[in-house]
Amino acid sequence: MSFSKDGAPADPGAAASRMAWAKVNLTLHCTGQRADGYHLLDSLVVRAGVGDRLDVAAADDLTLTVSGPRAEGVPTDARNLVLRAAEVLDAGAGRGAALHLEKHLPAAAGIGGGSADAAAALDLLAAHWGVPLPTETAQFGADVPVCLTRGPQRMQGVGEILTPLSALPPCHMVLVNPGVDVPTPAVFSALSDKNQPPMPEVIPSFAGFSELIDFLSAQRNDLAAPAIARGPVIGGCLEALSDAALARMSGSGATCFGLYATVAQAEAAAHRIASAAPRWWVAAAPILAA
Ligand SMILES: C[C@](O)(CO)[C@H](O)COP(=O)(O)OP(=O)(O)OC[C@H]1O[C@@H](n2ccc(N)nc2=O)[C@H](O)[C@@H]1O
Ligand SMILES: Nc1ncnc2c1ncn2[C@@H]1O[C@H](COP(=O)(O)OP(=O)(O)OP(=O)(O)O)[C@@H](O)[C@H]1O
Repeated sequence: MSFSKDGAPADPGAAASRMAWAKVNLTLHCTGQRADGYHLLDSLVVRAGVGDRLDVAAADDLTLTVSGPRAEGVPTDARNLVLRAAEVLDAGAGRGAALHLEKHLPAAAGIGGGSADAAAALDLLAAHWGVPLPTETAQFGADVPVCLTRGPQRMQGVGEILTPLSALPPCHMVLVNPGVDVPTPAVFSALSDKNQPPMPEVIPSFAGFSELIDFLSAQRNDLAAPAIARGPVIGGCLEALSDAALARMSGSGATCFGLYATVAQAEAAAHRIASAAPRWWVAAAPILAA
């Protein structure tokens, strides 16, 4: 019998859902490189209120179906990070589940679309099957540990060292993806200086939006230059976000974000950009608190 998180027996026939919120690197400092080639990072990571949705229902076999506006090109076989996570969690016990993934995030886009889905699958299936979450989740991908959290985090190591931060002041984001492919491995390998300064030792609490912007403006995304060299249209995304208090690329790209003080400003910017570039993916969303 499977048990829900609170220990009460879950109704095995009940469906359940998890949101796979976008992962956005407000900063991304590359401070070194391990012998295995993975890069050491120092990153302020938040989750944005736009994401995929993963549903599960009881079934004898483990299956995955995919729908939604960003389903095209997303695999439904063992290549999908959801099924990869499910197989590892099942550990050969042969448990079944009917999984349905509703894709809203562009994949391989610097906002953890696949990684957030894998994290959602681990959380959802651990509850559905009544098994513990793995203690070591970086095996699923460098972004999966942070995608298992919700509030702002300082992410270090190769992605496995996480320090929760105090809540950020209200802040609204516009995410823009121009549809160019900048593969994460290629962007990292194109990074010329891999030993750049970290963020300040102490990340302060921010009294308000302008203090947050002042701090973030003094930080960096070290992967922006190699990503823009590979996909110059990313520069166009940043230009389109030039009315934001801060505009920057997330992760290894190509998605860029703009930070706005109010919902109205963010929604107006999103509407303007989507009208000017109808083939780009554009979303306005709040930064999620813990
Ligand atoms: C750029 C970030 O998204 C920032 O959050 C992550 O560091 C990348 O996370 P991810 O896409 O889940 O990365 P993975 O799928 O684990 O690794 C893809 C490839 O990116 C490179 N990689 C990834 C993470 C890292 N800290 N250093 C790296 O050099 C490696 O070549 C790796 O083979
Ligand atoms: N659940 C999924 N959603 C989207 N793409 C997936 C998924 N599972 C596997 N893939 C495949 O893996 C690729 C995305 O893997 P990747 O780890 O780069 O995802 P990501 O976390 O969205 O990327 P990024 O780290 O740049 O945000 C896609 O090109 C797709 O073919």
